[in-house]
This record gives sequence, structure tokens and C-alpha cells, in this order.
Amino acid sequence: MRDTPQELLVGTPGRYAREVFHDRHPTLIERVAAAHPYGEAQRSALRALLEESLTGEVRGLPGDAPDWADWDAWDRGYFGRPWADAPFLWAESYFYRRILDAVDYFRAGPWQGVDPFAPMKAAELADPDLDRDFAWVADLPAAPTADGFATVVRAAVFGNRADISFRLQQPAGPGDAAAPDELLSDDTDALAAALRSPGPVCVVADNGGREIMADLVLANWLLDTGRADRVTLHVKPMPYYVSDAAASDVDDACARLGRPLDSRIAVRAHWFWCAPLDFRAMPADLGDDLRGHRVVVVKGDLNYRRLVGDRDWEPTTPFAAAAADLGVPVVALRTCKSEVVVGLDGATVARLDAAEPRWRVSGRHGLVQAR
Ligand SMILES: O=P(O)(O)OC[C@@]1(O)O[C@H](CO)[C@@H](O)[C@@H]1O
Repeated sequence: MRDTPQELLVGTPGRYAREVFHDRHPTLIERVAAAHPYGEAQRSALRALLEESLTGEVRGLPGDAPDWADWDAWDRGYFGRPWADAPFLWAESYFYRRILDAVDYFRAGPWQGVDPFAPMKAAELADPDLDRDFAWVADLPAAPTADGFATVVRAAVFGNRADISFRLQQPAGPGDAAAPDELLSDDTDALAAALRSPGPVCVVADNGGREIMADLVLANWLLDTGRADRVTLHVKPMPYYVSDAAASDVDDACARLGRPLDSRIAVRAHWFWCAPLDFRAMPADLGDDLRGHRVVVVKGDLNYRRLVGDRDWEPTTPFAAAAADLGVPVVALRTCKSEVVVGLDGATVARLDAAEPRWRVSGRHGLVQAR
């Protein structure tokens, strides 16, 4: 039996988690403060949160927070201790929850229910390049060919490449567009094999904008070609990780694609998707829902971290050994934007280590991994 490696922590010098908190979050907080005409109360609460997360101890939620009891239960002893000592997954999730608190998202008043990230998401959908980037959709085969599978799966993988929080640190530029997309492992055939006859497909979505547009193309194509008889699309129940898709982002993406939501696609949001927990802690009702599908497609970097555990895995650990057993076939579609990666062969790891020191976090490498 393999030892489970250590969880990644926020404050470990030289590691990616520390970079996210110290390099990415200051820009993020600035952008959020400027996103809406917030008052001084919200702006100073955002600045105080940033300062607390960089140098201080983790404060709890105010007693009137609707999810105070949830976070009290999810506190693994980190409240009152330095942020630097907390696990990356837990701390980052809580940081996003605290942004909502700082901007009064749950408090009666003008900012109640206002998505602090909405203007950033809207700007992404307004990008005129999206028309050109999705022109290939018109040429998709009408039959479920291997080429068709490869095209829609690859688009769904690399739609995950540049989410908004990621671009805060590594702006997309001409060099980026030219950078090769490389699939480091490719179990696309396993997805095609699971859907040899039509079945229900679940997609655990990640970001809105470009990524959910690609996810909708995948879902539509599986339905159009008779590979899926229905699709459940799980989105976030509240704003999270800047660009994560909530139900309204699905609407916006459908409008941008110029195709209304197919009546065979059901959109669901479950509290678990914004919890600081890995998939092994999935509640029974959500597990039952997922097991009602032939296959579950898990999108994105954060979901990958939650699926395998946000730990210091050896990259050659077999995917099936690291990924949580959800009792249903799972296919992870993800670009590598954090240090966690498993399921690679030793030669690939050696090549990447030698050629590209930041390959684990650059977003240039994709995975299609099935369990
Ligand atoms: O889940 P996503 O949208 O693919 O990526 C989330 C992300 O941008 O946030 C984390 C750091 O903030 C990293 O795991 C990753 O780079």
C-alpha cells in the first residue's frame, strides 16, 4: 500500500501555493475592489483580508454568516492559526469565501447577491476572438467518430487553460497563443468506449466563459450524435475562484454560442462544489446523483486537486491509485495549473523537468485521465 503524501501548505517557501497567495492574490484583490463601485467599507475589508492572509492568522466568519456552521464544521483547527500553516486547498477556498464576506455578498444592502467577479467574466465573453476560436464547431462530424471525440475533448481540456485567476499572474499574450498545447496523457478512448451506447453523462464544470462554452459544445455534440441521452451539468452555487461557472454563467455562455440550452441538459448546483474538501468527503446525496450517470467528466485544475487530493504526489503515481473512487467511471479533463499531477510515465516527467521548470503550473499541458 502506497503512503499518502503530505498535503500542500500555503506557506512553504518556493512552492506554488505561496506564489498564489503572495503574487496572485494582491492583483486579484485590486481587481475585485475596482470591479464595482464599492464603498470604503468593502474596499477596506478587501485590503484587510489580503493583509490578514499574507501575514496574519485566519479569522472566522461573522456570526451572522449563513454558512457559519458549515465553516465551523470544516475548520480543521486552522481558525486562529497563521494562514501560512493551512493547507492550500482549504485556505484558498476560505479566501474566496472571505472575499464574498468583504463585499457584503450575503448581507442585506446594495451588494447582496452581486457577483464580485461578474465584470471580469463578462469581459471574457465579450472577447471578439471567441467567434474565431469556436468557428470549428460548425465543422464537427454529425456521427460519433474518433476524430469528433478527440476534437471536443481536446477543446474541453484546453478551454481550461487560461481561467481569469490564472491570467492575473500570467497574462495571456501572443507568446501564449503560440505555445503548444500538449496532452501528457490521453484516455479519450475510455470516454468514447463508455459511451458506445447512449447513456447519461455528468459534467462537473469548472470555469465560465471560454471553458464552459467548450463544455457545452462537448455536451451538445454527445447529445447530437446520440452518445449521451441526457447531460447533467454541475456548476457552483455561488461566485468562486473568480471565473468558476454558476448557473447564470451557463446562460451567458449559451447566448454567446448562439444555441439555447438543450432541454436534455440539466443544470445543478450543490454546496459541496464550494466546500474546502476533497472528493473523498463527497456527501451521500451528491455521490448518488453522480452514480446515476454512465460517466462523470471532471473539469479543471481545482476539481483535479480535489479528485486526487491536494498533495505532494509523485507524478508517476497511477491515476487510479490517487483519484477518489466515486463508484462511477470518471474522466478528468484538466490543464496543469498547480503542482499536483499523477498518472505520468517517468520518461515524460524527466523530459518536462529538464525542458520546462514550470511545466506543472504553466497551463500548457493537458490531461485526459480516466478511472
Ligand atoms: O480550477 P481551475 O479554474 O482550472 O484553476 C484554478 C487555479 O487557477 O487556481 C489555483 C490557484 O489559484 C490553481 O489550482 C489553478 O491554477
